[in-house]
Amino acid sequence: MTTVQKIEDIEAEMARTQKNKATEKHLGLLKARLAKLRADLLKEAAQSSGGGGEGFDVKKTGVASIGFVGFPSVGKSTLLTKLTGVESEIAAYEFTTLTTVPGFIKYRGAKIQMLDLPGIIEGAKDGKGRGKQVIAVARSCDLIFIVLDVNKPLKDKEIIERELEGFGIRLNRDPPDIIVQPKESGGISITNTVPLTKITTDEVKSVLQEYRMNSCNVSFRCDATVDDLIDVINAQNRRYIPAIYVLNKIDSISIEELELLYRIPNAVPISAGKEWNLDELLGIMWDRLNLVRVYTKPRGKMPDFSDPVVLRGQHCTVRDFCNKIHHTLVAEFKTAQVYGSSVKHQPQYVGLAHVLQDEDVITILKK
Ligand SMILES: Nc1nc2c(ncn2[C@@H]2O[C@H](COP(=O)(O)OP(=O)(O)OP(=O)(O)O)[C@@H](O)[C@H]2O)c(=O)[nH]1
Ligand SMILES: [K+]
Ligand SMILES: [Mg+2]
Repeated sequence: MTTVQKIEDIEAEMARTQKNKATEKHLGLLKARLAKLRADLLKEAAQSSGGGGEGFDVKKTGVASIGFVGFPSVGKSTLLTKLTGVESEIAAYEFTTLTTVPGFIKYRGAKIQMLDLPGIIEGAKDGKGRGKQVIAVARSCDLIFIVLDVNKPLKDKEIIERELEGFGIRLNRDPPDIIVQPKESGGISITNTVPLTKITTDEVKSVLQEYRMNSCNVSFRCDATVDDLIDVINAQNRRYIPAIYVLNKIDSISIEELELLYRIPNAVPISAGKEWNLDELLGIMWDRLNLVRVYTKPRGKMPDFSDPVVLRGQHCTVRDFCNKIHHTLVAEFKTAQVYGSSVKHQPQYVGLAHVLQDEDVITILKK
């Protein structure tokens, strides 16, 4: 049996099994098995996209990469072409784009890569079509644009979400606050800091047994589900990625319909074809990328505002800044003079651990 067939079998069994006290343990076990099979599929996808000319991987450039994911003909290539100027083939027929087409934009001083991807179809997560290679590229991105055609049913949004979920991508979410600590012996002990309303002790145990984790401490700090627990156990192949729903082709709907679209969270209605609302899309893109621009100021001179050093929001200490400039700079570092919103006094002298904010100005003083 192939991995895909095994997945289908388990999904069928889950669909047949009614959820109640007697079956919840077994369902937990099935979910864990499903997660394992999906992990296998992911490995297969990674292997098949390595070499053989089949891979969709492109070299990452710039400070962040955004992948365009969606069904065929929703307008991904049109959007890439309008935003980056790179000509990615556009046509009314499906599967026009057959491989990854990279482009980039310079936005607020930061070079951001955009990847136009082939359209995916439902069932990609279970091995249908070339969707798994496409989603493998999306997994490596810092932000995903889920492109949807507003003339198509809104259900498409859920289908795409499910496909990405099936490949271990978690959209617009943080990792669940659960700590699983394996130990040598002593069985399973479970503690929780909040009441658990969605998972039972039996379910926790059956999932852990499926992963042969017979001795461990599990500490729940959120009202977690079985799926959350499985995510934490599989943390090494889960990717938590922000996503924006790009609702394209609003030139073909009425104002009343457009109003409804504004209620969808994390969504931006646009017309790629007519270049409507692309500014709002880029503004939201910028917020979600969480980038920090730092301007360098040579001693006694004006700062260089044209060419910021761009850091990631989670890694933006003075140390991160130094490492980005040159690998020996930390060793030579004496102090840094900083202007901007990260400091109270203008300027202020700070050390390597200081956290920088967007648009700070910095001068490094060496020993
Ligand atoms: N009305 C309208 N049509 C659009 C818009 N954007 C794209 N289209 C049309 O939609 C069709 C598909 O556009 P593409 O950019 O090729 O779509 P794609 O998502 O890249 O398609 P695949 O590569 O096949 O997956 C083309 O006929 C475009 O002209 C838009 O904003 N409004
Ligand atoms: K197309
Ligand atoms: Mg295309």
